[in-house]
Amino acid sequence: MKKLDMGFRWFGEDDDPITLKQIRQIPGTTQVVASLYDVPVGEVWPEEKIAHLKETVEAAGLKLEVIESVNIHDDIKIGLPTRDKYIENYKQTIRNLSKYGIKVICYNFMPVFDWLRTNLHEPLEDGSNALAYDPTMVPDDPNEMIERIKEGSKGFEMPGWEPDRLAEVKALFEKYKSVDAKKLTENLKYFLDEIIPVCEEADVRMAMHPDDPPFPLFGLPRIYKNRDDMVAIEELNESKYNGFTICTGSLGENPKNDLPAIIREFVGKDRAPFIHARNIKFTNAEKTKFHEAPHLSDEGSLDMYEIMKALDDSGFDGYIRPDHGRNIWDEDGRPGYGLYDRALGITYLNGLWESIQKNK
Ligand SMILES: O=C(O)C(=O)C[C@H](O)[C@H](O)CO
Ligand SMILES: [Fe+2]
Repeated sequence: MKKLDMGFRWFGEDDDPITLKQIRQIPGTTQVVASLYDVPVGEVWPEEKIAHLKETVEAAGLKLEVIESVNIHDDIKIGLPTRDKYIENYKQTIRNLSKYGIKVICYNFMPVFDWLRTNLHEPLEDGSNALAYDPTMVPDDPNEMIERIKEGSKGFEMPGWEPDRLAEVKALFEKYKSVDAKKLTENLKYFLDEIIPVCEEADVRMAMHPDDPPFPLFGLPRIYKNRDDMVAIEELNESKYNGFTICTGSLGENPKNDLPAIIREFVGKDRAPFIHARNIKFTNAEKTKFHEAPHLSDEGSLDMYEIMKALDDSGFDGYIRPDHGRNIWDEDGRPGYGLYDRALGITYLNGLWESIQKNK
């Protein structure tokens, strides 16, 4: 039976209360999806730090082949002349990662903010709590958004909300004033055309993560929101090393996105080496409000069976991880990244996969 190469995102021995031993004990888990959080965005990742991370993960009996993320410096997204030095650094980071067996880099091209929620601890009726989004709760002032995430993060550094990135958010908004979706796409093309030859040589596939949520916020452009955006991005550089992370939660937050069809199209042509499988639940008739849900289809708005079936139908042989989970059983972990609900997610996804494999 073809098994999934199932990952679990981990924030490192200094910053994650979850241990590699716990991850190792989640049945059917083979990969740790990790990053370096002490290298400023834009700098080269030193080999010794990569080596230490790899050794630490492998000593726990797990593999490290996917990095999430090597964040993109805003100067690259904005298209400033300084982008060239950061792109050269990115190339060296790719080469260094390749030496330690990294096969996929998940990244995103969202301006200023990464994923965005209006509540990190939305109480659910089962007594757990989860990340939630309510468009009416998005403050006009982005600084208020940052304060809210900081307050809700319980001292954990939230991925994509690194303090060094957000320290100068006012100045960043100024710089992005001239960047519309067309310019951001041009800057993505410039970046891809520069790094893809290095990716091909190093055999490291780029896997762009969707915008989360998949629509513009604070007047900032977002360019990976749906299937048409994916076609446009694919056309920027035809190499298969210009690939996608298909995140079912992020894309699923737009009810118009047909996830099984997107999976069949892009996994089918080997352009999606990485999958984030998670479920969300819309909480209003207009489907503009949602919270993160258990992975189980019945508990959310997405059909996880159809998603996993589409992966199998498309010959998926890439990497997959459960994505945001709830905080359950009184766990008070990093919002969205608790141990228990993501472990339950892995077991469920592997269960779906096994039944699909054995009933072909
Ligand atoms: O928002 C999500 O679904 C994520 O998985 C966040 C990603 O880690 C991040 O955007 C990748 O760079
Ligand atoms: Fe995701």
